This record gives sequence, C-alpha cells and structure tokens, in this order.
Amino acid sequence: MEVPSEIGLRMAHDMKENGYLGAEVDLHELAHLTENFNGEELKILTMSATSFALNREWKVDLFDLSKSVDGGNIEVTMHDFLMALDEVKPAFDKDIITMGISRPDAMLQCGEAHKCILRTGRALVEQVKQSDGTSLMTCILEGPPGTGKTSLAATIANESGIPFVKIVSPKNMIGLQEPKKVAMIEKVFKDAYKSPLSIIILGDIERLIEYSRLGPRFSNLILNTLHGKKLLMIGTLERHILESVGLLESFYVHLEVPMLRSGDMKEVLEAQNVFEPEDIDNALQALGPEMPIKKLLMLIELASQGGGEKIDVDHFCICLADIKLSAN
Ligand SMILES: Nc1ncnc2c1ncn2[C@@H]1O[C@H](COP(=O)(O)OP(=O)(O)OP(=O)(O)O)[C@@H](O)[C@H]1O
Repeated sequence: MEVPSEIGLRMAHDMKENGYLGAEVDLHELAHLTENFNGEELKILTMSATSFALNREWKVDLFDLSKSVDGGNIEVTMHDFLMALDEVKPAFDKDIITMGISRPDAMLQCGEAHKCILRTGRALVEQVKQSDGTSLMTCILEGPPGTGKTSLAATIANESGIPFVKIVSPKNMIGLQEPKKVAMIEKVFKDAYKSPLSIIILGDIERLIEYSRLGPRFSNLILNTLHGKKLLMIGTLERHILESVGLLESFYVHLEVPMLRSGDMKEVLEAQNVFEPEDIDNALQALGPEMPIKKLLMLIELASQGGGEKIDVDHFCICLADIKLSAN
C-alpha cells in the first residue's frame, strides 16, 4: 500500500470527527483515490458524496409528506464516494501526465538511449525517496522536437509510485495571459509543497512562458519553499534554448534525448508489426540515419491508412517523401 496523501488523510480524519463516515469506508483506499485533489476539490468531493448519501437516506414519502426525516441517520458510504469520484475531477488529474501517451503500457521500447534515460530517471526517483540529504532533485530532458521527452518524463513519474504528480504544460495553458500562467505555475509549486514527496514536470519550458518574467520567481519557487519536503522536478526543453535562457544551472542532471537511430527504428517497426519481415530493411533504408519518434509514428499511421494488414514498402516511401516535402 502506498503512503496516502497528506490531504487525503486530513479529509478522512475530518469526516470521522464529524461522525458520519460509514464504518466500511476504506480510508486508505479513499486517500489513494484522491491523491491529486487539492483542498478545495476535496471539499467538493465530500459535499458530492454527502449529497448522494442524503438522496439515498432521505427517502421522502410522497404519499405522506407529514412524515419527518431523520437527518441523524445519514451515513456516507464508500459507494457514495465512488459515485462522487465519477463526478468530481481534480484540475490536475494524474492521467494528464500520460498526455502524449494515452496509456503508459503503450510506451514502445525504442533503443538503448531511451532505456538509459528511464534507468537514470528511476535512480533519481529512488534518491529523492530515500536520501535524507536530497530534498530537491532537478533533471532536464533535452533534445530535438518530437523525440519523446515528455513521454519519458511522464513514464518516470507514472512508475515512481509518488502520489503527487503535477504537470505544467503549455498545452494546459492555451489562451491564458502571462500573469495567469505565472499564477498557475506558482500554484502548482505551492500545492506540491503541501505533499511530503512530489514530482513536477515542466513541459516545453520555453513555450510555457517568457522566461525573463518567470525567471526571478522561478529560483525562489524551487529553492525557498521546500521546508523539508521532497521534490523531483523534470523539465523538457531543446538544448539551444536551455543555454539561451540561462537555465542550464537550474538543473542538476542533464539527460540527452536523441533522435532514433536505425537500430532503434528497427525495434519500433518490429514492435509495431506493420511490415512483412523481409520489408523492414528496405523501409529502414528509406528512413535514413535518424528520425524523431513522433515523426516515425506519424509516418506509420499515415502509411497504414486504408491499406491491408501490412504496409507496402513502396507506399511507405511515397508517404515518407510527402512528409519530407511538406516539412520543407
Ligand atoms: N516510447 C514511445 N512509445 C510510443 N509513443 C511515443 C514514445 N515516445 C513518444 N511517443 C509519441 O511521440 C509523440 C511525441 O512525444 P513527446 O511529446 O513525448 O515528445 P517531445 O520530445 O516532448 O515533443 P516536443 O518537443 O514537441 O514537446 C507523442 O505523440 C507520443 O505519444
């Protein structure tokens, strides 16, 4: 059983104090299910579960409205909470961290470099969890667009078992004004600091915000507010931007996420099982020495459309040429 979140435990404690929590309610399960809820969201969840209990208990007899209703009998059950959980969702649902990869188990093996990054990521997680000397670990995954940086960060966070995971991504902030974005980022850090152990993923830092605005607050946010709490922060960025915005020193560990090389692409093609075995080498030859995983997956999808079970390698080459043309 994982350590339930501080907030979840607090909520369960409050309800017990108020004496209307059903005896069968599994507090640990409940705390586990509400790991990514903030205080306000927990209040709303509790109100929703209570209203389910009220609806059930206060069965009004429409044929005899003079009958009184006994409010003292209200008991909020686990079932009420489960129904409330269907309705009330946290702003930063843990599922968000799997963005890009809709299911963590859909993460493809694609070469030694990716495996090595995952291994290092796991080691960093263990260090933050176990070392008394490490309260803050910062790691940057740097590499060209579409190389799988965010997916790798999400996989590390997903596997970590750390209940409090927040992702800050430009995709969550489309259309927001700069001050609102800064406020959102600050809130994520403040929320994280309420948990004894947390992970924050900062996706595409350069697109998040104009760094000069965030910069001065950023170091304060990370360094000054920890107060004995433990945090692993994983950022994703392209290297030249990392240098140009002067962020290089803000991250202790730098991991390079490269494009897929021929051997890595072979691993992906074989796993996808989209070519006849004898066509794989021809396809690899057409693909050239390297390519970001995003582009390779897009190409496979494009070439698979409307065809049979396997992709015809000539058709694949035409799709590849189309993609190259449109990129120019
Ligand atoms: N190992 C993998 N298995 C399956 N799909 C993957 C894998 N890595 C990345 N992808 C897919 O490739 C796409 C790009 O991945 P991701 O967003 O992680 O890359 P990125 O380097 O963060 O991109 P950008 O620089 O554009 O932000 C996503 O759609 C994701 O689903």
